[in-house]
Amino acid sequence: MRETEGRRPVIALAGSPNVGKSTLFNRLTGMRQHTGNWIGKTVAVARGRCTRGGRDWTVVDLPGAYSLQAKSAEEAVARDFLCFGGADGVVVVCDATCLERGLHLVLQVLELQPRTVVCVNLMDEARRKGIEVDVDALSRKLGVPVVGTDAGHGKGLEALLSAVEEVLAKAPEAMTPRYLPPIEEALAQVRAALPAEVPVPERWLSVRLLEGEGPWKELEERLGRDIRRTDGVPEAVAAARDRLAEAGIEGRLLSERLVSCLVWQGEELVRGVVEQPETRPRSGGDRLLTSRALGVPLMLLTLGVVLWLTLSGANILSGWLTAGLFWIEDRLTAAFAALGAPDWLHGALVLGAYRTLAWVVGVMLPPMAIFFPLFTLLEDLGYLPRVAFLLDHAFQKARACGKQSLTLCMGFGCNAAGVVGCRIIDSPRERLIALLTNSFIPCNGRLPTLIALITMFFVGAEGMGGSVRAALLLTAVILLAVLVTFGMSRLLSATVLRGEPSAYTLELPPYRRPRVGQILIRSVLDRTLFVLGRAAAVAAPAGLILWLCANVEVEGQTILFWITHYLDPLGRFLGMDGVILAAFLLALPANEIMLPIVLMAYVSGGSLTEVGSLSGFHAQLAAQGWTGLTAVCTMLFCLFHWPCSTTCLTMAKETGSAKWTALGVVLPTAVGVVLCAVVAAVGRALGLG
Ligand SMILES: Nc1nc2c(ncn2[C@@H]2O[C@H](COP(=O)(O)OP(=O)(O)OP(=O)(O)O)[C@@H](O)[C@H]2O)c(=O)[nH]1
Ligand SMILES: [Mg+2]
Repeated sequence: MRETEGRRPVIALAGSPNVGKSTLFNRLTGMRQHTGNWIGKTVAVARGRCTRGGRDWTVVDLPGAYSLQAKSAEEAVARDFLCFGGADGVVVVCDATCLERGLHLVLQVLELQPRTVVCVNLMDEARRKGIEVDVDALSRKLGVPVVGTDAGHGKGLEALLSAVEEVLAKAPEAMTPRYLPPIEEALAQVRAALPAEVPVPERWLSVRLLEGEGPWKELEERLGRDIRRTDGVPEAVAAARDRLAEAGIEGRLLSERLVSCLVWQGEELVRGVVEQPETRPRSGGDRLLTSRALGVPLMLLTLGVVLWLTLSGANILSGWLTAGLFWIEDRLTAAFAALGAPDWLHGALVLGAYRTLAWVVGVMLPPMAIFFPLFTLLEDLGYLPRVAFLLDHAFQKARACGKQSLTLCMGFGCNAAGVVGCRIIDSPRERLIALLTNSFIPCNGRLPTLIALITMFFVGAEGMGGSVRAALLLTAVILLAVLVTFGMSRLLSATVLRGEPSAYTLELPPYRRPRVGQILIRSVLDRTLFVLGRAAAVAAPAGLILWLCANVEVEGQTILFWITHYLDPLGRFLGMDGVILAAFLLALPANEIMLPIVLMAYVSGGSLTEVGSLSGFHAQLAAQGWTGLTAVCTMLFCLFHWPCSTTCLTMAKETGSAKWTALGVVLPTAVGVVLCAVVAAVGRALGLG
């Protein structure tokens, strides 16, 4: 095997959706691909390096695919990689609780790649359901290694890797398949016409040859695109097809027979391999959870409880953190004074950079660190597709795709992730609608701002009553965001993105026991590290720049004065002020630094009192003329304004169009401007401002 020398072997992970491919991938590579209990999380090819037990392989995580006859965009990505990606070996991951479903793909992959290992994952779940899988019997039937694993808990991985090692050592020539002579002849003919450097697997070619026109067009296009040489290929294909016809082998008929044969084989294969209890009790829980009468109130209740837990937990955590961080600030100030450091240095480093950082960590981080794991728990349990099911009707009414509710849910974590997730929607029109409206959902970076404002301005009483009230308010705010998403989706499909909603199937995966410990540790750590990293990279420099703006004078006034001076009329028109608007602009790289910037701007401009706690901050804001109306408008604008820079870049990458990206920026901004202007005008008329 000269050509793979000096190159790491490439192992592809294929399999039906939601069987644990990404979980396995993360285990093998130590990476953090998105996992969760719903169908269609992985939408693109991800690569990682596996160095377990002295091996050095490139592992590729593929989107889920039921078969190689791709029906959706992600399935096509997986199929293309399996056919042309040049993998040295393939691991086909199956779900032990419904093995026969996965075997269809196994049989197809075996047609392409003899160096295949079958990984029967979710063995723990199968055992819990009383299902026994005899992996050795299956291995004997298939003629390739079959290994049982529990990727969720990292069990069986060593055996899996050894099996992969074993098949990699096999020479592929030893496994060349035999066909009917006419097919072999036709195959040779096409092979001869193809450029030698094109890696077209023999078996795939034979199967395709037996199929209709479509797949061939695809191959030709591919050849034209990748190496720009198609001369002779169409002729060879035509001649080969003629030869087959002469021999009485009709393409379409044979390929249908092939498929039904594969299905039959799948059923046949599990006989004697899988043993399951006679009757599997179906839970009636799903009928309740997805019924409109009970499902919707339950969904709202779940949302409310998650938000309540976030709020009350964050309160406590934030209290401890801010106390500690501002204690450190006092010590820093004392140290600067003791060293005789000039005022400007203390101002820039301590009051500028350090304080902004402390704010992000002390006030913004706790809600994220609580909301995110809770959300991930629900996701791992399998609740997200149930939400999608409940919201489906509303999205259909908005003439959008019901799968948009899944990307909407992703938006709660991060809008950029939600935008990428839109790839699960097949119709380009509906995908664009989902993509353009994703930033209406407050992400993890904006949720803490909303929480802080609600806590400061609308929840007087401390304790249980207060946090329940805050949770209700926050739930209402989020419902507003969802309603606006519906409204805007409808508007888009009535104007620039006109069309009928497409039909699709939404699969409800089984409930799975979430891996609580792991989720908590990983998502808290990942989140904390991510936010800390971002705070250091963005918040501290922003704080520093802000401090400079507030202290460097131009024409007798500080730069900050000029900026806010120019923005002030617009800010006031929108129910806010110049400082708040400037903060929204400066927080473009990361939404979580919006409030800290407001604080910095006010503090550096005037006298400073106690700001280490939310009540201190409230007093500070009130002293700057903030009223309840200001808070409402700021919250509205926080919900609806331009997406953060990461989301904008992601939109540009996903749409490949400056026009659509611009619309994705303008749309939420326009909504925010209109809502704020109206609320501010009404509020002022009512004498609330
Ligand atoms: N109990 C149990 N759960 C598992 C196991 N492997 C994965 N899971 C869970 O199954 C769900 C799906 O796992 P993923 O790794 O996201 O599945 P995937 O195959 O990559 O899914 P797609 O990318 O959507 O095709 C997640 O909630 C995992 O936590 C396992 O061996 N046992
Ligand atoms: Mg995946």
